[in-house]
Amino acid sequence: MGRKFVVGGNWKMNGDKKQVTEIVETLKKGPLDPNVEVVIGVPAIYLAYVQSIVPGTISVAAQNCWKVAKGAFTGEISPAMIKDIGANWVILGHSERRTIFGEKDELVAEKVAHALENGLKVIACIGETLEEREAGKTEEVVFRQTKALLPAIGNNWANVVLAYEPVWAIGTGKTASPQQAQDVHASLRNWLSANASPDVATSVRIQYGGSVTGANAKELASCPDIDGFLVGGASLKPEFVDIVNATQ
Ligand SMILES: O=C[C@H](O)COP(=O)(O)O
Repeated sequence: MGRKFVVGGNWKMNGDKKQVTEIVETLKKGPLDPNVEVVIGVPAIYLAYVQSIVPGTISVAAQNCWKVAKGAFTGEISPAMIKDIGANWVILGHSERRTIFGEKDELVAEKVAHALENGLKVIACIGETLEEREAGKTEEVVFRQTKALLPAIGNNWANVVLAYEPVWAIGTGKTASPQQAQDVHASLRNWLSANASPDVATSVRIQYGGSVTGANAKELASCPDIDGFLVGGASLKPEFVDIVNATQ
């Protein structure tokens, strides 16, 4: 079976109640390609509200969570809480979490393991910095980040989407060229075939993220190993509809 295209909108720390309502209204009008899975990554404080107003065809994701169910972890939310308000997804290991909040591969893996154990689906983010790319270390970095996830994911790959997001392309307007993105996605699939299993390599969906817009989405979507997008800035705008529909 082919890989279902999956588009995530990562709102990051943006929006207020009025704006998130408007975004949902825009998505409801769409029309959104029914063959595409759509997941919106909502700030924690609006998760329950957005979950209560989205149609069943759109899934809601938290942008982060902690690695245990409950306890003295001021400011954190758990997968159990995310599930409790009806959301089913979490974005983990985003480069902003890794760089600004110092999350290392091991912590990301612990979070992924706990989220999966508690029935959440995970968008797991990986990607190299500009310095790493220029030093020829792109593959080394994304393989290292993915390797850390292997024991955390175990045989739960059906509930994981990988998001390849080169850090130099995030919020910068510098999109990876379709060839650059395709090359990394294809290498990742080869690596997964050898290090996870050929079945995982064939079936796992790999999103591209980094300055995706309504204007560049179609060309990126035409690459054989790009199975969707994780969209930041443009997910707050009506053009997100065009991005969702990029394979039409
Ligand atoms: O999670 C989304 C990525 O960080 C991409 O953000 P961007 O589309 O604003 O470049």
